[in-house]
Amino acid sequence: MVAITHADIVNAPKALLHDHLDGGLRPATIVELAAGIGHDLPETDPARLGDWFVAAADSGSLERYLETFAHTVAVMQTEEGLHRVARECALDLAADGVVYAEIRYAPEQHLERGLSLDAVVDAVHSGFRDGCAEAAAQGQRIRIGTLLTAMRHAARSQEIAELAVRYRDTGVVGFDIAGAEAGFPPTRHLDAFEYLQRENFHFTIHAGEAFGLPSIWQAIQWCGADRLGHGVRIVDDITGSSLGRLASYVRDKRIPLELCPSSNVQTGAAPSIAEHPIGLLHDLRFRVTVNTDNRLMSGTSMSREMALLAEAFGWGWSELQWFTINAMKSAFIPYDERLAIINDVIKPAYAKLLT
Ligand SMILES: O=c1[nH]cnc2c1ncn2[C@H]1C[C@H](O)[C@@H](CO)O1
Ligand SMILES: [Zn+2]
Repeated sequence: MVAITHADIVNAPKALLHDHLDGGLRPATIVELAAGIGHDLPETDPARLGDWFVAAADSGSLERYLETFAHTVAVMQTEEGLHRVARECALDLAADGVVYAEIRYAPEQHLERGLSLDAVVDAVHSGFRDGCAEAAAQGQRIRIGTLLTAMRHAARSQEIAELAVRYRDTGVVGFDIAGAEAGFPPTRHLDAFEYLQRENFHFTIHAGEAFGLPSIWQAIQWCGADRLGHGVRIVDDITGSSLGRLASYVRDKRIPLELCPSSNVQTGAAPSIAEHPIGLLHDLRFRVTVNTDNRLMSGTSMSREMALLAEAFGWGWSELQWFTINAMKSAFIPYDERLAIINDVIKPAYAKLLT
């Protein structure tokens, strides 16, 4: 088999379900926006700042990894800053061959300079609209939906869930909780999840990243999560090829795992890409998807994650297509729209690559 290259992967359509808006800024944009508002950065040369983020996030701990977001969130406190970051996010993903993306961020973290929650969401949506239109004009079509995240250590999840539902027809496709996992179980936000279920809305929960099975169990069985953000620690319930009850449930119900290989290596959730549980979870036919989490902090892209996995596990186009279709099947947009992207965009492109 001819090894597939990074450039080939860029040209193949990809779907991305787990990517944080405040974890994907261009370093040059951070430098410019920070200068405009007088925010001090650890480095002011864009290349060195990019390296600083990767090194600082490479800490072996989710808590220390999360500290780096202070510098990205700081420059996303105005409509201009949010619009620019969202527009560039759309352009960067489209240039990387991503055809469908769900991008998440926590509106409550963008109120420091007086914006309202609605103004934050409006600015982000307008940035995505402009970025997607520019990409389409260059022949790179991408569809983007947003997920509104509530921070799990805070107490605004009900308010953010209501915000998400209010914007469900204008760009928000789901809800999420994120932040430090240990000590902040999903059930703290049960009211918000029960509200979302009554509204027939969709949500994913960061679970099974820095904390293990109890977090995954709560996310699914108490809170009713449609998908698991990471969920990688489900392997703690697998011995060889024998599945415990929770792992069986996750596989039987086809609950999507939003796996983020490079991020997991940085936070210590996996020892290396080659030893990442995605190999086992793929072999056992869990509903596995591949994601970037934070492109800036991991110095990565969707194509790079796919290329790292292809190299480490000897995977080719058939596995890459499987991950891509898994992601599209698990997306929060309506079924007919998912099917159209699978049948009209993904399958024809991979059919050519597979011949
Ligand atoms: O992988 C993650 N786990 C938990 N929280 C995360 C992760 N990546 C980013 N976050 C946090 C930091 C961001 O400020 C927030 C909203 O995107 O979500
Ligand atoms: Zn995440």
